[in-house]
Amino acid sequence: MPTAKICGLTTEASLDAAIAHGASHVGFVFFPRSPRDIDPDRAAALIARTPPRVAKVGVFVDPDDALLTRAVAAGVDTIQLHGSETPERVAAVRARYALPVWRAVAVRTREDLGAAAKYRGAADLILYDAKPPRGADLPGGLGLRFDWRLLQGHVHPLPWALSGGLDAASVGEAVQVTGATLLDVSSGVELSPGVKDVDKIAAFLQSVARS
Ligand SMILES: O=C(O)c1ccccc1NCC(=O)[C@H](O)[C@H](O)COP(=O)(O)O
Repeated sequence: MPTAKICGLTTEASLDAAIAHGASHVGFVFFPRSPRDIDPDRAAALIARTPPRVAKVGVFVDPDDALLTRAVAAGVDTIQLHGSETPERVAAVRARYALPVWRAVAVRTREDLGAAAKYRGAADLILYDAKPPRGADLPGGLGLRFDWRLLQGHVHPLPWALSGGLDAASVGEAVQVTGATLLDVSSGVELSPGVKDVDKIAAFLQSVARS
């Protein structure tokens, strides 16, 4: 059965809904420009109420080690790098913190998928996400999807997950088209950027469970 990461959580209510409805992963965004940005101290309080079975993913954009260290001290147990981190930087983060590291790969065309192979031996998982439009303020969490058919026949160099514009209505088709076993969502379970909705979280996780 597919599993899901609910990303960009900032409140107890939304975190509790994700846990209660079966999320395998919860995500905390440490990026000041994001409407979902969370301080490591606040994240620590949310992580403290998250059971061990649920992975706590910290999402970062070209972070320095000071921020990573604070987030790991807060309880982040998986590091998602969503900026322009090179394979060398990804490998260094993985070695330094001895935690699983995910690398986001931005996809618009089939050629974009080629970037994933560069992270073999450096990352633990590739997160395919939609490529943001030129000049976008954020590299992720934009509610945009890419053509899922691009993943058909793609030889995945690493374990992988799918994100970008998913919601309760579309996630079943996304699983059917791509065969994804881990689905990541942010905007699709929100009322507005950064404002999560517990009913949308429940509906998304129910759709994933049915897929
Ligand atoms: O969500 C953000 O604000 C964000 C900011 C900077 C880098 C990454 C960010 N999100 C990363 C995620 O893992 C999102 O869940 C993923 O991009 C999908 O988002 P959405 O299309 O909104 O479901």
